[in-house]
Amino acid sequence: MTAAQPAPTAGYLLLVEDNPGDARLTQALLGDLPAAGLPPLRWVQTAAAAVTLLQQEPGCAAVLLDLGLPDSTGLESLQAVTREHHHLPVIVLTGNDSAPMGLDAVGSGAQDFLVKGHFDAAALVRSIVFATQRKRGELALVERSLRDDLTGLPRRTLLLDRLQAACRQARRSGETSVLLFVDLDGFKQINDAHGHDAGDAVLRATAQRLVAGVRSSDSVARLGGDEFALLLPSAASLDAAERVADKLLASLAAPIPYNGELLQVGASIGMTLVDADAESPETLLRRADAAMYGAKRAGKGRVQRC
Ligand SMILES: Nc1nc2c(ncn2[C@@H]2O[C@H](COP(=O)(O)OP(=O)(O)OP(=O)(O)O)[C@@H](O)[C@H]2O)c(=O)[nH]1
Repeated sequence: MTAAQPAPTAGYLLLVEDNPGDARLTQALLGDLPAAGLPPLRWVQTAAAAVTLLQQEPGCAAVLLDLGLPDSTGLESLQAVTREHHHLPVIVLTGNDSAPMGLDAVGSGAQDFLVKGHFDAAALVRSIVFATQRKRGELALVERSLRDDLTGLPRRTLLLDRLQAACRQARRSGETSVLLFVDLDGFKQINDAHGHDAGDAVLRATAQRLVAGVRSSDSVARLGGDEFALLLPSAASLDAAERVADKLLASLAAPIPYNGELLQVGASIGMTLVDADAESPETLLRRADAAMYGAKRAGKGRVQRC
């Protein structure tokens, strides 16, 4: 291993292995290559102990997982460990030299598959390094697919996830959030009069203004076209959120410089409360959307509650 390779160095490696002899062997192999600079190894013997350790100590860099554990076997062990920790690279270690099983494990989320007794220290370190890189690549792809190319904002799917979390929080602790649905007024006219690139510039400026107008803990998403949504977690009331929405309307109405011209749009905003009675995220979005249409019908450039 050379220093140029992107080995994980922080946190710890987790070995989940019920057989003490196999565990000692893996520890010895990693101990043979201190120059690889890998983080220290932690060892547990059951899937349940692995899940507990991962919850209590979040710094895990990669998991070395034996599939035949006392409390779970086969792919169940893999699912038990990755269910709440899909960001972790996992290398399956097994005594069963079966290609279909290896393919199943990799198809179910493991990054590599090593047969016990058939690898040396260098191969193990190499597997950890490559599994880590593969996982980083996977996560980067997922992250990119959840973001809108034009504005860089999260897309609808990510917003729905965050709305779901806000609903759970409201049910658990009674803490409310507010969902805002923003639709630009007069946007089609920008495309028609100045071209699609000008429209794109307006959408990018809108995204920047929305992000600048709320706290970093709030979420801003592009739902599509000229529609955006904001989730203000822990917003105490619709009154408080309306003050935020009014400021957003003012900032969105300010002219946008583009190729020596000034472009201007407005916006209509619908709001709805996310409280303990909130139904599904989709229903909340529909309600905020309906409130936004109410604002359009009432003359545009305003905020309406649902
Ligand atoms: N430039 C650009 N235009 C887009 C994009 N996505 C959707 N559009 C256009 O956005 C426009 C949205 O239409 P409308 O919502 O009716 O536009 P509007 O003039 O704001 O209408 P009101 O909401 O009634 O004020 C359509 O002309 C779409 O073609 C995009 O990514 N870039």
